[in-house]
Amino acid sequence: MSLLIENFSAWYGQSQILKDIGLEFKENCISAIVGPSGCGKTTLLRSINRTAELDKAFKCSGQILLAGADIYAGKNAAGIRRQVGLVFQTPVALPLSIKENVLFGPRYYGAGKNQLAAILEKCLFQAGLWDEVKDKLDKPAAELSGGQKQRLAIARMLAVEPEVLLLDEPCSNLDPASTLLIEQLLVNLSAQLTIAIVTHNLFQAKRVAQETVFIAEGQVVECGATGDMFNHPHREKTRAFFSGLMW
Ligand SMILES: Nc1ncnc2c1ncn2[C@@H]1O[C@H](COP(=O)(O)OP(=O)(O)OP(=O)(O)O)[C@@H](O)[C@H]1O
Repeated sequence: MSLLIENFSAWYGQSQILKDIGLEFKENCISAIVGPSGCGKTTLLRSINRTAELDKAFKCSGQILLAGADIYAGKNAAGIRRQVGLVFQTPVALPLSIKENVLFGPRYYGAGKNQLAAILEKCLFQAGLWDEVKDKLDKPAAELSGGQKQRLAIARMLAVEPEVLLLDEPCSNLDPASTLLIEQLLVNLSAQLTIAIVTHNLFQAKRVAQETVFIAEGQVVECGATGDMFNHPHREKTRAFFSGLMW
């Protein structure tokens, strides 16, 4: 399901954070979002899954269209959060067993008891974690490593069958081996999902993303195919950012 952002602006109180954003995250594609610290990347992700509005000072204008329907048109923010999963920088494991972390969402949304075992295995398998945890499903998730917890967080998202997966610097606290596992996982998942990943690691953007968007000071400076962006950036600001000369 593709995601189209049109003339989207966002504010926290009087501060405008996002300015007239226009972007498309294509179906079955990984899009990388890069840009200097504080440029609004996280605010953009949180706007797309309607968690930004949990802060009462947040307001926005413009449109974010998921399969053609404006996600802000209806009141159903909870439904949007289910359709658009968000994985955070710091792996978050609920204070529950590995199994109950994955089944938390399906139980909440009323999955039948006879479906739970299949959901558990499928999602842990898709998240590349099944072989590592299948013999300790009832152990506390807190006992997993950081990389395993991040894959568990992805399994938890997958368990509610999202259309879009957003990831906010998901590997910034992980070692290179865990990072590569997550990257491979995202490439596999992109066959069934629309994925956008915020990363400060430009090599990561090159490795996983077909499309890259460069944001600075709340505005899209440039976006396009990742190879073109890195090899032939059109804008001076983009060149400066990629060469490390600016910010
Ligand atoms: N809840 C909030 N209330 C007020 N201002 C906020 C809030 N969240 C973020 N901001 C401000 O919005 C701006 C953009 O922050 P955001 O976290 O979106 O940037 P970012 O590009 O993700 O940064 P980083 O790369 O450092 O994570 C910053 O100036 C930040 O201080």
